[in-house]
Amino acid sequence: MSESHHSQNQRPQEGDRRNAKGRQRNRGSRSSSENSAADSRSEQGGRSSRQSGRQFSKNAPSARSRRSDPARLAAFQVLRAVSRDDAYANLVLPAEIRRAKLDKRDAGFATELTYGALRSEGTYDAVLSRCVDRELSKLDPPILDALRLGAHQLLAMRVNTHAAVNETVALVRDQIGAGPSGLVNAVLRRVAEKTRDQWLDVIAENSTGDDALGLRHAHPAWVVRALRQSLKLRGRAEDIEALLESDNAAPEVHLVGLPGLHEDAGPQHLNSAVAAGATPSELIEGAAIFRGGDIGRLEGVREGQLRVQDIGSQWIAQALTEPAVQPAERWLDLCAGPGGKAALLGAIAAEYGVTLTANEPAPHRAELVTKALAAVDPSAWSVRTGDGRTISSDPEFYTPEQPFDRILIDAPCTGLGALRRRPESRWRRKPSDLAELTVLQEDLLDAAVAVLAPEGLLAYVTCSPHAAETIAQVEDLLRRHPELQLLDAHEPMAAVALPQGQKLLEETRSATSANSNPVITKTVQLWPHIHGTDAMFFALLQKKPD
Ligand SMILES: C[S@@+](CC[C@H](N)C(=O)[O-])C[C@H]1O[C@@H](n2cnc3c(N)ncnc32)[C@H](O)[C@@H]1O
Repeated sequence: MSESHHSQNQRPQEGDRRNAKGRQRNRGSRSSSENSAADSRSEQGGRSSRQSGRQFSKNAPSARSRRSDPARLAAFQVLRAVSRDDAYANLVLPAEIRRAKLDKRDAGFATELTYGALRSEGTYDAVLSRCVDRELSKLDPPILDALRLGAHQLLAMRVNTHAAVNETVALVRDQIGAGPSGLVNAVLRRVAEKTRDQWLDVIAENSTGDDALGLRHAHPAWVVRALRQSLKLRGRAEDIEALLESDNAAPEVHLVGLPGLHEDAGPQHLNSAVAAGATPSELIEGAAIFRGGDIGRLEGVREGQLRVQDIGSQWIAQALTEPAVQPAERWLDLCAGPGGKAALLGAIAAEYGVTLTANEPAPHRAELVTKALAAVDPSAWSVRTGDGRTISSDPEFYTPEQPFDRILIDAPCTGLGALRRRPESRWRRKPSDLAELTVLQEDLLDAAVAVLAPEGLLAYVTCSPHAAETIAQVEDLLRRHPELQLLDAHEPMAAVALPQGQKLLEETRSATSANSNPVITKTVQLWPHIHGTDAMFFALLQKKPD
């Protein structure tokens, strides 16, 4: 899945034209700093336009100012990039915040507005469709995006109704034009007639089961069904609402201090981060949770010794080094971009004096892998830019005399386990994506088995708990390759875990103990609502001796 084409610099022409107009219309806008000052006044007890709506008359949109509030404008730009260019909000938003020079408070407001509006898109569309006199698909996309932003302010943020409506109308006048502002004003006033709970009752009125849960918790029904099935297979069907809720919570920032670097820089920077307010992970060593905002100000982030990485990913990467690493081992990370796990594995490889090959087909992502590994001793790693399915026929990286001893397949997948971090992805993914992805996963598994040494270890990992990408994939693999045996992945995970990590692992393992399927009992499934990590799946296999 490529991310680079979503960058700010490469937006299509339509956006550039509209942005250019937007800039023209923006002349005379209140500056960010003026706006921020107004908002900080309000946070300190005063009433700013963001909350009170006092600057604009209630019923006369035509008489209102055309000025956009910079934080709302940043959120609007991100929603436009997402719906127009298929952009990723988590990549575009920081650039918009920088461009608009938002202060910390405004950045927080823009982030909550953007993530909330995107996450709940399906739910808000169901509400809006009851307030608009035509099908939503007949609205101009920028108008629909503005309505979603207004709906989120009205139904989920503590923004005063007048401010939510009037500021959204001002944004529409500024960015789209005077014409649609009347429609937006009328629709948002209808939205404001009910609370969120009242609207949830209305939209879920004729729905039952997973459809109703999906509307209430802002997930497409097919995703709810898939998550429920995965939970059920793991003896946790009753957890479904807790899981959906945790998908909607703001994600925490997890840090990793790369081990084995010169002067122990990674762990030392992690200690400084803890001194600066980060909380050490209770699950594994070497990880911390940071809730303090801008990680750029932490020591070691710029130099790459301290990084952001989900604790679930770190945990699995550490577990790959169990059982004990032997001298001269060769490791392969077959799907390495953008390099999160490769960096950690490379750092550990350097500590043990073994080597890592990191493979990634997308050239820009392969560059990110190289960058991610830059802090690590270069004699410990190499990067191959190529399709993982062809590695066995690339003599530069593989010969039958020198197979790989440990292989990680962190497979391209639906990402249904990382919905917290990618607010738009649940609405973008389609059940039909599975067909293509599962075939690719199967091919990558076969390619890895071909280059795996006898007694070598193969880790199959996804950031999705979907049964078709996880359990079914491993069952099929074992049928195709009798030379593989399934190991209990809980053991290496427990070996690198702290007591709390071991306890949670044991709880999730024992929930499956009644199941007779070893692929269920021996594989690990992490969950956001239990472990606080992405819902990573981890299967560990070993090739039998020749
Ligand atoms: C889930 S991501 C890997 C994340 C990475 N391990 C990390 O921790 O940063 C899956 C990666 O597989 C790559 N990919 C897609 N098709 C592939 C193929 N045919 N061979 C190898 N990798 C592939 C994608 O480009 C993507 O970078």
